[in-house]
Amino acid sequence: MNITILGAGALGAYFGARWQEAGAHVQFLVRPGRARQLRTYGMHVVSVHGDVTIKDPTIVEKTENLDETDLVVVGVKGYHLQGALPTLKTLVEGGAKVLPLLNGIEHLYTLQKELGEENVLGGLSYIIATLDDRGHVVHTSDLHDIHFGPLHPSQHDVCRKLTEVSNGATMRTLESEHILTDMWQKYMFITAFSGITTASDLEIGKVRAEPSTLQAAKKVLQEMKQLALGYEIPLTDKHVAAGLSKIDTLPAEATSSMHQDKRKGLPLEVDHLHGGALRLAENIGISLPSIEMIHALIKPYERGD
Ligand SMILES: NC(=O)C1=CN([C@@H]2O[C@H](COP(=O)(O)OP(=O)(O)OC[C@H]3O[C@@H](n4cnc5c(N)ncnc54)[C@H](OP(=O)(O)O)[C@@H]3O)[C@@H](O)[C@H]2O)C=CC1
Ligand SMILES: CC(C)(CO)C(=O)C(=O)O
Repeated sequence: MNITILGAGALGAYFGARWQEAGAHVQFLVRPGRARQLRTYGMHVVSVHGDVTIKDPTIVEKTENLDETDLVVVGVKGYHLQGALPTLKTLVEGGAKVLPLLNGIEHLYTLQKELGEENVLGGLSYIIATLDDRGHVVHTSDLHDIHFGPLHPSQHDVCRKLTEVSNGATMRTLESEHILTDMWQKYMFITAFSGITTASDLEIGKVRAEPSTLQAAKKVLQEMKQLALGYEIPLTDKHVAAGLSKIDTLPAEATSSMHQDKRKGLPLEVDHLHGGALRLAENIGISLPSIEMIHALIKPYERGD
């Protein structure tokens, strides 16, 4: 299977390296800065599941230099999605399907509108990975999961191929027949988890220790359920309870990637996650007061230092 990784950052480089290790033909489509970094320091993953170095990674800077692509895996941040659309359009015109792994949901509707519903699969990832100062992936938890699935009948074949190549790779994959609901469930969780840890500047253990702060996280989960229902996505109180149980059981020192980005002074995906929820709510005439408050508290840090 020919896979192109668009956005070879922490998440994209991790999974791209794992697929290549398992024998897939992987091309990393990158911008000049990341290309220089990869050529200087190499593509290396340090992981609790075993390190891997890709000896001669295929680094491509121009779409016209890519070999044929079956699947483009999108691993850019939400705030870079617009900039990636022209490249994605070209790849789709060449016959590729697109698997976005971003956190959030608004990108899915954007991609479907811009690229055609038949071309965009559903996907999400659970992983804790970051890049070090040489651009090597540092993967620090047991999680390295991708859930993906068809959102159009024409996508079953590419899903089957992805399952085949992933079965031999060092990662966990789940092909889901209800991927849209799964994406919303993760969206519900990440909006609460990233929102509460970033807005309070606290790791999850300290959030749990203060009942009123924990209650705010619960309200975000409930508002996300209300939003999902407004879009006919069947999230229930069980999903809210599952989100709370995750918040209850994460190690005390655990925090979200958004909170880590804030600590490092990096740009934040707050417009994509919380802002996206507010826009979706406005479209259907509902209000989400807790999410609005969390959004307002994080927004000043959006651009980083
Ligand atoms: N990291 C994690 O543990 C997890 C991340 N996620 C989600 O995955 C997504 C990606 O996160 P993460 O990997 O951490 O982000 P990173 O910032 O590490 O990587 C994003 C990469 O996208 C590249 N990029 C941006 N625009 C383009 C473009 N037009 N063409 C090519 N490359 C481009 C950036 O390159 P450049 O250097 O040129 O800016 C960067 O290397 C986010 O939505 C995040 O929420 C989900 C679960 C966990
Ligand atoms: C919750 C987690 C770590 C799982 O992938 C995540 O997506 C994030 O913090 O951005």
